[in-house]
Amino acid sequence: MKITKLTTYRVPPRWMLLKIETDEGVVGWGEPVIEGRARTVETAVQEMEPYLIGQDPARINDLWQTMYRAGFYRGGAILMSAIAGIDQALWDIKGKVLGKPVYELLGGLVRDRMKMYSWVGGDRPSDIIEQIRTLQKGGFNTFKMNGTEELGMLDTSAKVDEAVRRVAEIRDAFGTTIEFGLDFHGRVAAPMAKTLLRELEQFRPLFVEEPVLAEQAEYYPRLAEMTSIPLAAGERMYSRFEFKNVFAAGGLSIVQPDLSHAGGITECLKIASMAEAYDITLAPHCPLGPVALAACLQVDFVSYNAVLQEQSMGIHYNKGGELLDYVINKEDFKIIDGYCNPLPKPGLGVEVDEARVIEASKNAPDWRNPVWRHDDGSVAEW
Ligand SMILES: O=C(O)[C@H](O)[C@@H](O)[C@@H](O)[C@H](O)CO
Ligand SMILES: [Mg+2]
Repeated sequence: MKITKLTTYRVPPRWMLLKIETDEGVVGWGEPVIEGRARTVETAVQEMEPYLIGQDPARINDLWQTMYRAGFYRGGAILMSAIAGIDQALWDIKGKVLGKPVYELLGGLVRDRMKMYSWVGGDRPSDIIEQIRTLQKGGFNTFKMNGTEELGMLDTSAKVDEAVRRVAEIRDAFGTTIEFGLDFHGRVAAPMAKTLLRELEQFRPLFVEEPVLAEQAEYYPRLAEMTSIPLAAGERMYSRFEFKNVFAAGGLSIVQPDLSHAGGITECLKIASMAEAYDITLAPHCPLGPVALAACLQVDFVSYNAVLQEQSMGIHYNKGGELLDYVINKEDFKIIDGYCNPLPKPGLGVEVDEARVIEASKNAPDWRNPVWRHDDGSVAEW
């Protein structure tokens, strides 16, 4: 079998799907994308084509190593997202050729169902109580929200109180009948992280995500020393070579590689098993589309340390397109009592509605995240 064609489709709300065709008619789908940089990743995918056209799609490991090493420069959000989507599509082809879901090719199920969580609250966390109540009816009992609005590198007690009050209200309303993670989203700089973690400790959030920016990872062990709140990070780290330093330095209890940013299934499997050696749990990042989620679930169902899976249904980013819009086998993505079952179909387990994708790609928006500014006019971390 030989790879004959790669086609990318940028689609609402902010995703990109990749179709890889072969000379025997088997097609694989991937989701190579960096939110807000879809066109850049699209070009990176096109620049990878010479390594792929005419090659045997079964040789995923060699194709992965070639894409990673042959261009001399390596790593980073754009190149690793391009490789990620291509890798997903190659695993999709392999599973379809062998008639098995990818998890069967990786040693079979390590669990019967996977715990999912849902975002609440939006960019500037609001209406959280109501949104939790609504999602509880849909079976969710685990949530994530932004921990703060814009926050200066050094900010006021009033801002800290605002963040704490929001969490206190959640615990007042729901007690321990629900769990929730707080995403600091890179908005909290090191000078504020300790204060916020100390003040939030009493409410026992399930985790605090990106307690400081990934480029400040050396703070993770120091912050972990002063809090019992599990610290999580990983969506802005792109290969096992980045994660290895964080594992060795310590401080993280949860790693969150993104299956569409960190080299795909081939790379994230390696990250997951490295994490397990350090007793670190896995909670793949996935505010993206259905192919990305399907790839996450394939890794979740073979990784012992996988504990939570993000999914984007209802997320505040999904304006103009929703996760299941592009899926034919919607029923396989049903979340039952907050869990997802293994995807039964061969490959990644998602039947892409190609006609819908092609139609939607005709007017794909160039999504960008907002550029926030502090009161003094300086740019704020979003
Ligand atoms: O945890 C999450 O889902 C992420 O922090 C998410 O909010 C961002 O990755 C966003 O998608 C960037 O455009
Ligand atoms: Mg996050």
